[in-house]
Amino acid sequence: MIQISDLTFDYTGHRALNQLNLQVERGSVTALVGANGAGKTTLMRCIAGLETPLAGSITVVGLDVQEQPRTVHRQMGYLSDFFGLYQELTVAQCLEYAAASQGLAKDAIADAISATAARLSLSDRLEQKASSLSRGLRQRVAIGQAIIHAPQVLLLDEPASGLDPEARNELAILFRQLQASGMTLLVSSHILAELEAYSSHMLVLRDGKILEHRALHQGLASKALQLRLASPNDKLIEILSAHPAINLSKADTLHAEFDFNGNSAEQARLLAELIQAGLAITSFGEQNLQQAYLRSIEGGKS
Ligand SMILES: Nc1ncnc2c1ncn2[C@@H]1O[C@H](COP(=O)(O)OP(=O)(O)OP(=O)(O)O)[C@@H](O)[C@H]1O
Repeated sequence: MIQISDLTFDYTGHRALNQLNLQVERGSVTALVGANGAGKTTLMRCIAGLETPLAGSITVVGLDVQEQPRTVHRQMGYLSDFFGLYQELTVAQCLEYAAASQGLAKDAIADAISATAARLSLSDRLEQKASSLSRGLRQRVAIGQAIIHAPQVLLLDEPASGLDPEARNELAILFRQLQASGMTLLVSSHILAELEAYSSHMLVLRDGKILEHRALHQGLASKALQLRLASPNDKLIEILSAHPAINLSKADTLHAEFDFNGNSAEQARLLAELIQAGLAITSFGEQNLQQAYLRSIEGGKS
């Protein structure tokens, strides 16, 4: 759905993206993560055709972003990290403006507005001015503007920043619905617990390079697991290291993170074996996104 080859982008005196190669699958939701300045916004702006790379190519739905930006924009929605709404417009006018600028036919605009408003639970706000909306509602209107033309790809830069937990949860539900409708999403955020609620893939950037890009929780042959004990046990590392299906990545006497080669039934058997071996396990399961991210970052340090 998105294909990037040898992408390099320079700001004056600073290389923000360095020879990136990437393929984003159709229908996936990719969590774009990385420290401040890693290059997330720059990557999104390049995919959206808002920046001209020094080198490399980006295709979206098979179209070259540099060569056919307008055609690509018909298939793409983009929410910038610092978006603005026209304060004096009503919600309906904001959506109408976005629909018209995306080239929707005049007779299709009214239907697009009501469908988008319904999708975002904004139907009862259509006559309200943007200036009178709460941050969460403004965010919804901005997302509505980005999806009014039913794009195949949606890029969202920090969509949940500044939102309260309830509004974030509503966004997570919305993103899952958009994915279920066949949309491909690329979402950046620093709040990993929130990305975890809806992401299928994790893409870690560091200093303008891809540190890791992989599927999350999807019946992988090798799973990243973690366990925690009720109290320290000197034998933990020894027991785990001796297991043929375990590749230990991090451990002390209380906690361990490791790759396990096996399916869910084998994972259940592993847990039984470890308890049998005398380990008082209080937590056992797949690593969450935060743990996977930290592990990726630690692994990438040199
Ligand atoms: N307009 C600009 N001119 C010069 N350098 C820039 C400009 N915009 C960004 N940079 C630099 O490029 C690098 C990548 O910035 P970018 O905004 O893409 O990172 P980011 O991962 O989105 O960061 P954050 O999480 O803080 O939003 C940073 O070192 C940043 O300082």
